Amino acid sequence: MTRHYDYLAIGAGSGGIASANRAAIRGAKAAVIEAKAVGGTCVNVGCVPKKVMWYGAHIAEALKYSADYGFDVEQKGFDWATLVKNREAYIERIHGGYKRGFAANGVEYIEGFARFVDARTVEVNGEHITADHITIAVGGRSMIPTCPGAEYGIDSDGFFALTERPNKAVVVGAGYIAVEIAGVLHALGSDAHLLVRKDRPLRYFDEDITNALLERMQQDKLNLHTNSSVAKVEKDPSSGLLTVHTVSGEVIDEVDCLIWAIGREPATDQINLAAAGVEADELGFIRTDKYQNTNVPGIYAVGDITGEAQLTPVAIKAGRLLAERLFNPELPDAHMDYSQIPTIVFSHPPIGTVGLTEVEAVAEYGEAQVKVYKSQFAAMYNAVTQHRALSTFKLVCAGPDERVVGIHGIGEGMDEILQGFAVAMKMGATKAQFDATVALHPTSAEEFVTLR
Ligand SMILES: Cc1cc2nc3c(=O)[nH]c(=O)nc-3n(C[C@H](O)[C@H](O)[C@H](O)COP(=O)(O)OP(=O)(O)OC[C@H]3O[C@@H](n4cnc5c(N)ncnc54)[C@H](O)[C@@H]3O)c2cc1C
Ligand SMILES: NC(=O)c1ccc[n+]([C@@H]2O[C@H](COP(=O)([O-])OP(=O)(O)OC[C@H]3O[C@@H](n4cnc5c(N)ncnc54)[C@H](O)[C@@H]3O)[C@@H](O)[C@H]2O)c1
Repeated sequence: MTRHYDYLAIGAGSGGIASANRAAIRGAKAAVIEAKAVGGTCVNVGCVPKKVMWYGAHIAEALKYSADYGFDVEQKGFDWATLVKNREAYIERIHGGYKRGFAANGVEYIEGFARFVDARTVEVNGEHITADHITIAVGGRSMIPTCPGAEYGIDSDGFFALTERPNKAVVVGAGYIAVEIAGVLHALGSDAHLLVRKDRPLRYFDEDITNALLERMQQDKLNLHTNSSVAKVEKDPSSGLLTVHTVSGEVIDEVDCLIWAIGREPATDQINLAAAGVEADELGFIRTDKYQNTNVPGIYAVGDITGEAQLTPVAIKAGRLLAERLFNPELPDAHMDYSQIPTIVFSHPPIGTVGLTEVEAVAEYGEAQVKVYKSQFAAMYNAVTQHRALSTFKLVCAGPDERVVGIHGIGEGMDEILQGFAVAMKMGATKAQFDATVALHPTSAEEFVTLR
């Protein structure tokens, strides 16, 4: 017997879950297939455990400030294992929530690894399952370099599996994951080293923001190694400790944790795309049109696998809009708008950004049409402490009406500040409209409506 569905998602991560739930809510007979854990990368080895660790780091920082606020606190220790245990219990509760959601919406959850048999059929655990519409939402996995000794390192999944705090950790990479993990390890007391190949991490972010991040890393004594490519890694057979050698001859020894965070690759290689006739690009990403259609009618792709902005809300929105288009007759043109996607890097302090950097705005509009407003200030939270640190907020405006085309910030609370300002930008707000908004005082957010 073959099971048949109106809608089938391969992968129960952010995109697959959101699309299957919405399809079922719109009346489709829907199912989602998952090979590992419900919730995918974000819930199990991404956003969620990362943010819990970041909150842990936040508490460590608050303890650092506590004496200046008059507290006489004796910190007797920090138990990594307790944090991990509570984090994993929380994730378990999220799993339960997803499964209850499936039951409530009528989505069937199928455990197993799916492979295409043809354009309408997948095989799972030896069973053939057919569907009118199939969405590929299989996400990605970490890349590991090919240098000698690379196998002694772990990836971000391995970081979340650590049961105790590393003493000396080397994190290699310059993107979100490297910056976030290095920051957490440093704040939680590891001797953390961040190795980037060029002059700075997050090179595609606005330079004023990365300059501020560099200053803060220096102030907080996080060991940043710039222009450092790893040449080889050696392991001491008796102690198990690693020695990391860079191309320029630098040697970092006594390392008990090496983490590769050099990017993620699509997980399309084992799902037998050829049987369905679905084309992937040379890197394995499945490029779609704006409606998430692949080259095969009835087969779609959403989320990280498409190579678009690899963020959970992007996968969710694309998945939901696809389901609306397919099963809601009132929204036949529903599709994702991939412009002006806001994003946060959970560094210390967090970075928030949406729209164009100053350099991108100048390239798009010409220098004469671009006006930049920025400020640097000590947020009140740490201004009264001995760890006085600066926040940087910046607006990039374009055209005679100074439409806000880029919002960038690094500072306490930036992770919560950006969302509302991203709405204003999406609505086409101008600098004058920002200025016409009454400030909230005393906050950091008020900087964005008082910049001169
Ligand atoms: C360390 C880390 C931190 C992150 N932090 C953030 C953050 O703070 N904010 C943010 O917005 N984004 C963050 N991301 C990115 C975010 O996790 C992804 O963009 C998001 O999970 C993508 O969703 P997806 O549905 O495309 O894929 P995934 O969530 O990766 O889900 C794909 C699922 O498909 C399953 N699968 C694969 N192949 C098969 C198969 N053949 N059969 C059945 N199942 C299969 C996988 O097991 C997986 O569960 C982070 C990522 C990482 C790695
Ligand atoms: N806060 C968030 O929203 C968040 C957090 C984590 C991840 N993510 C998403 O996950 C995606 C993947 O994150 P990521 O940090 O793995 O990838 P990334 O693509 O952001 O960064 C990878 C970095 O590694 C560098 N690199 C590549 N090869 C290298 C090598 N051999 N040696 C040293 N450095 C090398 C690259 O120059 C790049 O800067 C991101 O693009 C992001 O969309 C989002």
